[in-house]
Amino acid sequence: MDIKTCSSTLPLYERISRKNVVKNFFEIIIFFLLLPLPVYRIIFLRDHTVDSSYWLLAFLCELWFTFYWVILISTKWNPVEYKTHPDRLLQWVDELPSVDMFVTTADPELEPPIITINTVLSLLAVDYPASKLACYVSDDGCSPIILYSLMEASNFAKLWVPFCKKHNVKLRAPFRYFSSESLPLGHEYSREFQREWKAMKDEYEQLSRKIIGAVVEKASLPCDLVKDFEVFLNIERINHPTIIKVIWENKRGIADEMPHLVYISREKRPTHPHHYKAGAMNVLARVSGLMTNAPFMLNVDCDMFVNNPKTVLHAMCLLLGPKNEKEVAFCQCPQVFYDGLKDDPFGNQLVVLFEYLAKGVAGIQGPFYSGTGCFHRRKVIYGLSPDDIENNTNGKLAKDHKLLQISFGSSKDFVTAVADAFKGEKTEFAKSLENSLEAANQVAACGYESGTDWGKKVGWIYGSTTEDINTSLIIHRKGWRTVLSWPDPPAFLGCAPTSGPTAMTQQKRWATGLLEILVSKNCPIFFTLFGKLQLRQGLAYLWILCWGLRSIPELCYAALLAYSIITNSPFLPFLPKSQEPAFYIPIALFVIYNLYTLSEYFATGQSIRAWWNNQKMRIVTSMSAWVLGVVSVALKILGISETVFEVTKKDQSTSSSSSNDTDGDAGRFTFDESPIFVPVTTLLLVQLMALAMVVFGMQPRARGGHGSGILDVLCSAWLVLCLWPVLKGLFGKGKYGIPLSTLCKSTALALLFVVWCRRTTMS
Ligand SMILES: O=c1ccn([C@@H]2O[C@H](COP(=O)(O)OP(=O)(O)O[C@H]3O[C@H](CO)[C@@H](O)[C@H](O)[C@H]3O)[C@@H](O)[C@H]2O)c(=O)[nH]1
Ligand SMILES: [Mn+2]
Repeated sequence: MDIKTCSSTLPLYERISRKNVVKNFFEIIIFFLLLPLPVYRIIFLRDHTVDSSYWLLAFLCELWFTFYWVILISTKWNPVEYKTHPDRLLQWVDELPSVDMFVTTADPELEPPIITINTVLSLLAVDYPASKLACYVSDDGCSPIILYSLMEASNFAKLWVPFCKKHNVKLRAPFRYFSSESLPLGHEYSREFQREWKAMKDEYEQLSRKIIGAVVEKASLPCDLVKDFEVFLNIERINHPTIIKVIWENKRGIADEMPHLVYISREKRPTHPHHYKAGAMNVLARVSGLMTNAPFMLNVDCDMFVNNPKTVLHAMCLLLGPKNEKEVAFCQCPQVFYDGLKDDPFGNQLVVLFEYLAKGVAGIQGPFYSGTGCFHRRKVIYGLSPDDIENNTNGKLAKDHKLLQISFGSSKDFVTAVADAFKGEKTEFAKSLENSLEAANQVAACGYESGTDWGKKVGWIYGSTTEDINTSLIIHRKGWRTVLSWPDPPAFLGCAPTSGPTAMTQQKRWATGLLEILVSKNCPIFFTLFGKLQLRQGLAYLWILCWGLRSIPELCYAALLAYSIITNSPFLPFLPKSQEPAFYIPIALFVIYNLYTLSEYFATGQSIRAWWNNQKMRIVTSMSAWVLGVVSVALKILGISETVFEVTKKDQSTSSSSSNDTDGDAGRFTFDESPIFVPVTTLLLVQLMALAMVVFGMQPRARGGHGSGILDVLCSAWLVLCLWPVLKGLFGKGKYGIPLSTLCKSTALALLFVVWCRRTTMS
């Protein structure tokens, strides 16, 4: 602290442009190869006699592909990175700000408590003064096992936190740290350290045995804890009162101790919508407001442990640079996954997405909030805009508690805390966290939000199963900038789905949620026109919001391809080279596009296999999960059914000796009975039937001299290649095979399609 004066001019971070002119050049080339498709089709349509309605559809699809490419390259055009200098932080500020850390969990079966506990332990042990931290765990599953596990973990943490800080442990999630039997070789370890390490490992194994045991035996929790668990008796997961427990309180406010740890299970009643994760986040914001009211809030999913002990410090560099105070709303860390299967067989490690898209938007108005690994400014979440701060509206608002109550609900204590957050002042708290329990119970009640702005203008925004992008959009609309924190090693690590159905459920939720936003009043187009969302940022949002919607033109295009082969009419508007030199355009497009995407995989250190797996999964996902996502939004619009947030199963091996993954088929795609697999299976069968007709010479005679050409057959063959995981599923057994019911439905649909095509040629 004494060096404060001498070097306070050194910046806390640098913003580095990663613009790549060669890449941009190829992006433009691809654009100019895409454009001829729709243009040519129009010309061709005028000159030749072809079925016009089907050509119009193809034209619209191609126009869409070109447009989607334009918004993609606009998003990726000038990527930006930040380099942070946490060592300079204390030269900038006298005192680090407090951070409230939120963990959400929702289902002890899909989200094993041991995973949640490891995330909590890693948060408790971060390199940051413990007196400035508080960890709140929201349990939407209302599970006594989570509470029990947290209590046990808190005892363990009293040893773990000092151990990590004393020995400067790099990995503070114990299941990762102790994942090997012995200390890593190649280091000199002191006797004392070796002894402590061993003792710590034993402690952790005991803890993990207790937790896993509790999961297995469910009912039989140790009897000395009965008192704490009475509240869980005779309740249902969706029908229970609020349960809040202060598990540990850092009473003496000592920086080296362990941060506060609080368990929250908000009230749920079947009569009240609970809004899934967004609802949970809003309760966390309110309860923490009453207990610690930190100006910053970190939120992570239960599986996202802290992987870099300096994560909070890195984020603070980006949030605290004085000139930024007014501008930066939140600091997002990329989602990175641990123990990923080799070569990304499910195409869900999102490496390329984060590398190019997240850094790309970081170069515009700032990255999107992606639901986890994000440091929020509390007053931004409470709805303030940069203008409010400029005009001191927040100061004025803070004086009018009556007005605040209209937005934030009736709790007087909470409104006082909101006023403090608006003014940027520290709240005076009673001696003990326990004193705020009554008010906390009030704000965690399911009726608290009715008639307020929660979920509409304040807090996490409701109405979409991807509450993250929805909330992000509302923040950017106000003109806030955001920043991307990408320390090395990565700030957080989480689990990616490792089975076909789980991966598809997640993708379906994303497709659903993103489309829900697109068709809502939060559509970015309005925000660009009437709000402060920058044009290119708006286009970037448009890109992500069409996540699942793009399956529709893709499905149409693939169906048209099959149609053209089955009816023997031209698909691509280019004829073999004797007649049209433009024949080479689609070939060039195919080659250059694939080389372009391949280069992105190489540049991020991935293999050619990973690239190929991602290409395949991109098509499989589109034709299954995304189509279903679009269907569920359509059903919502028609008022037939509501969309639901289906929790992703976290099935990583987490025991400290994880060696059970000798399953050679770990990366093989798996199936279940879900209707998700119907469209993709149908599409595959249709393509196979079309190709069979070519092979066996069963195509009808071409009309007007133009039949389907070699390019069309190649396209179809390529598509079948991309659907390889599904093709294997046709012949697989057990979970590796497509269930018979799906197969029957798909065959029926495919035959129907072929018959329909043949009928149109005959008439
Ligand atoms: O009713 C619910 C449902 C979910 N969750 C929690 O939300 C988090 C994310 O759920 P998960 O099933 O793991 O979703 P993912 O597909 O992994 O999540 C990604 O996508 C979500 C939006 O769809 C974001 O909220 C997440 O942060 C982002 O990681 C988990 O901690 C859950 O416990 C709740 O608290 N309450
Ligand atoms: Mn997740």
